[in-house]
Amino acid sequence: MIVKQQILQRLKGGIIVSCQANPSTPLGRPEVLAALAAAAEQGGAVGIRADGPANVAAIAELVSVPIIAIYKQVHPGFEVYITPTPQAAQEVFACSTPSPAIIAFDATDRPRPNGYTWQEILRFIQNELGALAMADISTFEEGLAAAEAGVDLVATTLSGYTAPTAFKREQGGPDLELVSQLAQEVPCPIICEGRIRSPQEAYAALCAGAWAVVVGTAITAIDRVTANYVAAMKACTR
Ligand SMILES: CC(=O)N[C@H](C=O)[C@@H](O)[C@H](O)[C@H](O)COP(=O)(O)O
Repeated sequence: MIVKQQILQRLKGGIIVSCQANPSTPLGRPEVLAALAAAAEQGGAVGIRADGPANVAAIAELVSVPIIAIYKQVHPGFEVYITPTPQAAQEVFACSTPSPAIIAFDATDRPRPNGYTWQEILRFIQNELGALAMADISTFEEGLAAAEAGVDLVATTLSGYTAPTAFKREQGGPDLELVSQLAQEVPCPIICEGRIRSPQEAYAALCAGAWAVVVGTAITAIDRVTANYVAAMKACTR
């Protein structure tokens, strides 16, 4: 319990940098992602979010801030891909010494492989692994249900990435409304994750009630950030 509070306090008010990249791209190699994570830590990041055993292991070698580990896996016929089974949680937890402090998982109410429920994955993370569990959710109702089930953190990661919330992605920007609603009604820390593109938006997320923010693309995706510049500059006809 003391350890849990210590970890949560380390994250409070800070930026967690999500260091992820598709393995088919130049950044998608463990040593590259580990370098990005170390640079983020030097810049003041209070945590790193990372995907998959190889990347988490490489990052754990170079950083000392808490790692939020996930394991993205595509199971044909299922939409859930963020740590979709207890085995995925086990594998990404066991890949480094020390093990990641926090495991994040999809806590939306959608079917999972082998009939697993998110509640089973939650209990596995907390009781079998002894890690903190972060629920990636897309709606207020999912956040409330996750908090009632006893998750340690609720993150807005999937707002905009499920069919009923897809319109939020088109609106652009982080889902500050969801952050604010959850922060008022839910007793556990709320993490604003997804589509934060500037320091000003990260500040707004904290003001809306976020315990901490997660920023990925805007900091680490050099390829996509560059492409955004290129696209914007094409509009100049001079
Ligand atoms: C929806 C989904 O799969 N999100 C993933 C979760 O780990 C990552 O691809 C995102 O990069 C991360 O959530 C951070 O968000 P942004 O890159 O917008 O700052």
